[in-house]
Amino acid sequence: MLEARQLSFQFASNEPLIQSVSLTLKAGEWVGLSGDSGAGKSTLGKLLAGYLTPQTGEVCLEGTALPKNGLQPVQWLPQSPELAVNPRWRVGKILREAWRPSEAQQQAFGVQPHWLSRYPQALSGGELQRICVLRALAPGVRFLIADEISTMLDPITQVELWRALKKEAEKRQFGVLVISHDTALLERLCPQRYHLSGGKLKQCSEQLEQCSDPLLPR
Ligand SMILES: Nc1ncnc2c1ncn2[C@@H]1O[C@H](COP(=O)(O)OP(=O)(O)OP(=O)(O)O)[C@@H](O)[C@H]1O
Repeated sequence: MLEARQLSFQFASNEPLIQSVSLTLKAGEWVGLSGDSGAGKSTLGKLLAGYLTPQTGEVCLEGTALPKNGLQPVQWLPQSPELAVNPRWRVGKILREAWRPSEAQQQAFGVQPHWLSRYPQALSGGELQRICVLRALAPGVRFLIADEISTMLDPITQVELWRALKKEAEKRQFGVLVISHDTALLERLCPQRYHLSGGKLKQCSEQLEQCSDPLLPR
């Protein structure tokens, strides 16, 4: 279980951005997070993954603080994959940085074998995003913070990515926090959803049943 307890955070001299926010993600659970631009969704995601340290409150995984070194069991996946890769590494080396995805897994995420010998600048944003998502699924990863990860993909590729992620998450029981402006997408993917506004989390009232295939209409 990933637990954020009473988190508060602000950047330097700015206004408080996150105010006493508590959130729990269970193994295998998909939770949605929406909010206006600048509301602090990415900041909350980074706090949950240990990229930022809260001024007050704590983030615990199974009751203990997140590890400072080694593989992060909570992976934050940003919207812009170009910022998350070494531009001097070939894509194959980037993909296998922490583990070796099988050919079947590469296929499921739409990763083409001929991309692997290229440098990241020679892939489209959507292609590189799929590399980054698969790279983040190393054994030992327990939770994913998926921060607008499908925004740059066309609708078909979006569905393929979410399908592949759902399947992998189900198999390995990792939990996912999906951050998006697309409330329809959140409704399809996440039975439980929150809205961040004024530094506080508000639960969206309607509880939806989990949808195993985001292509299926409700
Ligand atoms: N390193 C930083 N230093 C100072 N302010 C920052 C920093 N990073 C983000 N901010 C500010 O914090 C606020 C929240 O940013 P954040 O990226 O968390 O919002 P968001 O809800 O994810 O927005 P969007 O939907 O536009 O991606 C914004 O006003 C942003 O300008």
